[in-house]
Amino acid sequence: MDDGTMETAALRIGCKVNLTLRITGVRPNGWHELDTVFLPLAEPSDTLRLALRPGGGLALHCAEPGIDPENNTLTKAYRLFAEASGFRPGVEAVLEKGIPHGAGLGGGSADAAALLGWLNARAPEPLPLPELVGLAARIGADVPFFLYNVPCRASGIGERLVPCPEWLDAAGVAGAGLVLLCPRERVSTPWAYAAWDEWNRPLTEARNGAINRASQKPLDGASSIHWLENSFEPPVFEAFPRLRRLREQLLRQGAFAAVMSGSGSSLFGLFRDAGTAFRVAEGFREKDVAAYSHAL
Ligand SMILES: C[C@](O)(CO)[C@H](O)COP(=O)(O)OP(=O)(O)OC[C@H]1O[C@@H](n2ccc(N)nc2=O)[C@H](O)[C@@H]1O
Ligand SMILES: Nc1ncnc2c1ncn2[C@@H]1O[C@H](COP(=O)(O)OP(=O)(O)OP(=O)(O)O)[C@@H](O)[C@H]1O
Repeated sequence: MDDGTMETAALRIGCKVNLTLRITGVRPNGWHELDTVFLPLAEPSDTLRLALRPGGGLALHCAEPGIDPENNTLTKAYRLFAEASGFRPGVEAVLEKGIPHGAGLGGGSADAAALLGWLNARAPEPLPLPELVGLAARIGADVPFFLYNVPCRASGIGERLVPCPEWLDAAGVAGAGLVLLCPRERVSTPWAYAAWDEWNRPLTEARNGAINRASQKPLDGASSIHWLENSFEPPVFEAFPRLRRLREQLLRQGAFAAVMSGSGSSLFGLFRDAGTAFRVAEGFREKDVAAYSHAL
């Protein structure tokens, strides 16, 4: 802009669910290997208002309790990007949270990826995607996914991503409806991984607790070893029994599959179509649970 006004933007930042999540191993440093399918969802969402200003550095305003405006995923994203690219614009930012944290929805990660993308689009010498993905992985395991923000199969600690737009068809859920439940419970990701370690269950569907009809359908034609499941359910459901009950409610209301997302606490149910999902979400009456419906 050459009229002296500085550019402003309002980014609507969606979240993710892990449609399936299997912990396949533990690295010597204690981090866990995953085989998971990420699905982006438009709601719930955060809003990040950004304005370029003279000078340099990120000035972030965020009223959300539990987020330190001086030390969070956005300040880390800005710092790492500036170190890697040398681009240090003055940025005024206001973060309005709509994605609950500790919900398994990748809220903090999505914000970081959105800022990385916005900075990269304005940098004199944008970083190539592989380098941006490397920066993202240093902010958090879920951040790389949000740089793609399309259905992806992920392995490694979540940084080895393969976009899989055909997956919904292959898994027989294209055209289905998804009901997302966000209870007030908050589950810490580090705690959930430590609980899984303690639980140390062998990875079998029969003992994963995610038995549902969809689990009879292999996720992709290539292999039938990957089922709709979440390895975190047994330890997290034991600590948060209401989450198990919510999953059972979804199945009773007609979901052909119901699974927790990420390390929890949110859960989702798959229904035969968006109209059914909308009606179930609208009719969901449970204290302290927000319900959202999506068309797949
Ligand atoms: C559970 C998932 O959300 C599934 O998508 C992710 O694996 C977690 O991603 P995230 O919330 O961004 O997690 P991070 O903030 O990167 O890591 C939090 C902590 O979780 C543990 N962690 C995380 C990812 C991973 N693959 N193995 C781990 O053991 C580590 O102790 C790490 O210090
Ligand atoms: N931009 C942010 N949004 C939300 N939380 C943030 C943010 N930056 C730092 N945090 C801190 O990170 C913690 C975890 O946030 P959040 O649960 O959203 O992480 P996530 O890994 O992105 O999502 P989840 O682990 O629930 O899938 C929060 O409790 C908060 O203290």
